[in-house]
Amino acid sequence: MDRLRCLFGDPAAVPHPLGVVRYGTVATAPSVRSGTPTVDLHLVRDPAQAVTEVWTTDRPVSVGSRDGIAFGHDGRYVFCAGRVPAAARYAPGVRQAYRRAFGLLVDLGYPYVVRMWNFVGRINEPNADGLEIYRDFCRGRAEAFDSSPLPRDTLPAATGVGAHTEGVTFYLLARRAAGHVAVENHRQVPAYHYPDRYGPRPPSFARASRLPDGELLISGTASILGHATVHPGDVVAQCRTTLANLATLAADLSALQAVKVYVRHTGDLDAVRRLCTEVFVGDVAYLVTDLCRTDLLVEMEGMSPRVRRQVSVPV
Ligand SMILES: C=C(O[C@@H]1C=C(C(=O)O)C=C[C@H]1O)C(=O)O
Repeated sequence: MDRLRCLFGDPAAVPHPLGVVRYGTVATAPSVRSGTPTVDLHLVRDPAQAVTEVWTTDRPVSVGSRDGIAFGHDGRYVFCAGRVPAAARYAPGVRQAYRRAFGLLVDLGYPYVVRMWNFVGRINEPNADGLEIYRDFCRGRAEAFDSSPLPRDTLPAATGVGAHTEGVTFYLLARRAAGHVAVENHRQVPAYHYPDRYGPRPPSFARASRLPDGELLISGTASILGHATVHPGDVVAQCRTTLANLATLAADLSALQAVKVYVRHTGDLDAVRRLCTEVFVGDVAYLVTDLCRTDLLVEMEGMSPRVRRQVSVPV
């Protein structure tokens, strides 16, 4: 079995972890720890809610670090994690860090990026020029893709949310072989076509990546229809729209794995949990953090397993 898997739990129980992300009450720079690329993200207010995410394909992993980027690779997939320190303006640092990561992917021979996560401190606050830090981040990321050394221009699925520490921390998954497909959602304008009222450069991501093995890696998804936020101020309605958006991508929401739900306000956690429990069956991580638009209250992501082809048997 060498499919990409994600689980929430103890990395020591996984024979060959590719990368480990600890969502807790502290942040650390990415590094190789106990033989595994590891990063700590500060996205949890209550230590009881801490979650450790482990990526693996069950194949032996080689690890290393270069230019502040920690990586693990197993012949099919690479996991990389990097960090951009706190700055007055983020575009230059993000552009440079992404370019370094892309250069590393080329050198290691894993040029097909399928999924990226970005955690942006002070995401809704202005930078030194008054530009919202998320928009500043998007500019740097778009510039990195403009001059990307990667072989084709399909954008990865992604997440871009806040964190309780300054600076930007990111991690990604990339493949050695071609064959994944970027998927869009007909209910939503592709993010890379958002109009410029949302910032000088649109967000560079696809709504999902379909892996050649059949799994679907779904981007952070929120209460957006077309390009507009719907139901500002109403977390329950935002949850329902978000679930409907997810349902257009994944055939069966109850089968989603590695579900993460990002909630802006601690006070909304109970209501969000109640709705999510009706839908999701597997483990769900609830993280409290700001989101990429000030009017978004909740966001969800997950991985849809391979759907077995239906075979109809004549009776
Ligand atoms: C919620 C949205 O965007 C968020 C921001 C992303 C990014 O900038 O990488 C990716 C997915 C979401 O976390 C959206 O635009 O629909």
